[in-house]
Amino acid sequence: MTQPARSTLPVLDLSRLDAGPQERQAFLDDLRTATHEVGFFYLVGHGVPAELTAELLSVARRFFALPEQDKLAIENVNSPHFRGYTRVGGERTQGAADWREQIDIGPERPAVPRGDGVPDWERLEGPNQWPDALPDLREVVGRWDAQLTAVGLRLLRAWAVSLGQPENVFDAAFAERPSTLIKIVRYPGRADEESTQGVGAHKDSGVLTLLLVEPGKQGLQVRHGDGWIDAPPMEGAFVVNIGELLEVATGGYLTATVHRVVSPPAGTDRISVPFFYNPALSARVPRMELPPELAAEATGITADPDNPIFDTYGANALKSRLRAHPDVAQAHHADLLARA
Ligand SMILES: O=C(O)CCC(=O)C(=O)O
Ligand SMILES: [Fe+2]
Repeated sequence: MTQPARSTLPVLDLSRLDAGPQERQAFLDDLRTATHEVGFFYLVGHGVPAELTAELLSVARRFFALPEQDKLAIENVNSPHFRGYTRVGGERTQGAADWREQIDIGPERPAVPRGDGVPDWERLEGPNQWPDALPDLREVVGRWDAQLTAVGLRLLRAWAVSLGQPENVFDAAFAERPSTLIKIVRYPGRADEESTQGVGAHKDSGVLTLLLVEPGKQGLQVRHGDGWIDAPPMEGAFVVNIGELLEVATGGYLTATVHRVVSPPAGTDRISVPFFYNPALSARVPRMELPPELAAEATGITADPDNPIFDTYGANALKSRLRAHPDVAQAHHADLLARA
């Protein structure tokens, strides 16, 4: 069914989940509808303290203000696990350079030795690189991770119920060893005559993304129908979207929506912190048996031969990391590139 075009993202209030049976049901219905029709929404009422958000944005600003040598000391080409700092232009989407610098942070775990029978995606496990010059970063990110993991799990349980599934259907894949990726990103400003690709148009490859954007900073655009919806930050809200694996799990009923970031104007910049909440690398995303009335509206998955979607999360994640960071791929995973 064609929906009327909208010009803004829907707003959902997570606190309604705990506001009695009627409010709870209304939230679940709104969640399902928003993720079916748009695939993106603002989330308020999530309970993450505003002070922590401010601390995170402050430590992010301090990180990017470090002398270049301190940032390059933790460059991601040092890490087979795709962790650490990427300089401006060092990451690619659809083959073109993204105009952003960032630090990638994943679960702090030991590296897994390579060997026969060890899946390639285990190469993504390993330690982070933290800047010696800014010890606060690790501490604040640790608290952020704990808070957002809790929000992510609540949302996944809500989706499960809203789709007629047992509430805990995602728990086994997520609760024990999630493969969360936190990116702290800075988009430098650019003059109009240059390319405007902050990050190129893409779908997120995992399950769920909770995005924090610095107040007042435009640039995020979300595909809707034939056009783009501007998604400026809303005070106290996360921008939430789902990734390809949740689309696959629901046979296309929930939508992983294309989005991009347009570079900010010259002389300004923009910081954002996407939190990609993903299951254990070995997790297979379940194919849900949807209730008939929902299944009737599931559009199915359009197979893209250039972008195969694997149903094991780790395979999907490794694919997108190798593409996004060709220099890390060359330095540490040339054997995989030769095989591809
Ligand atoms: O920085 C943003 O606002 C969005 C970034 C994004 O879409 C991504 O890193 O996948
Ligand atoms: Fe994204």
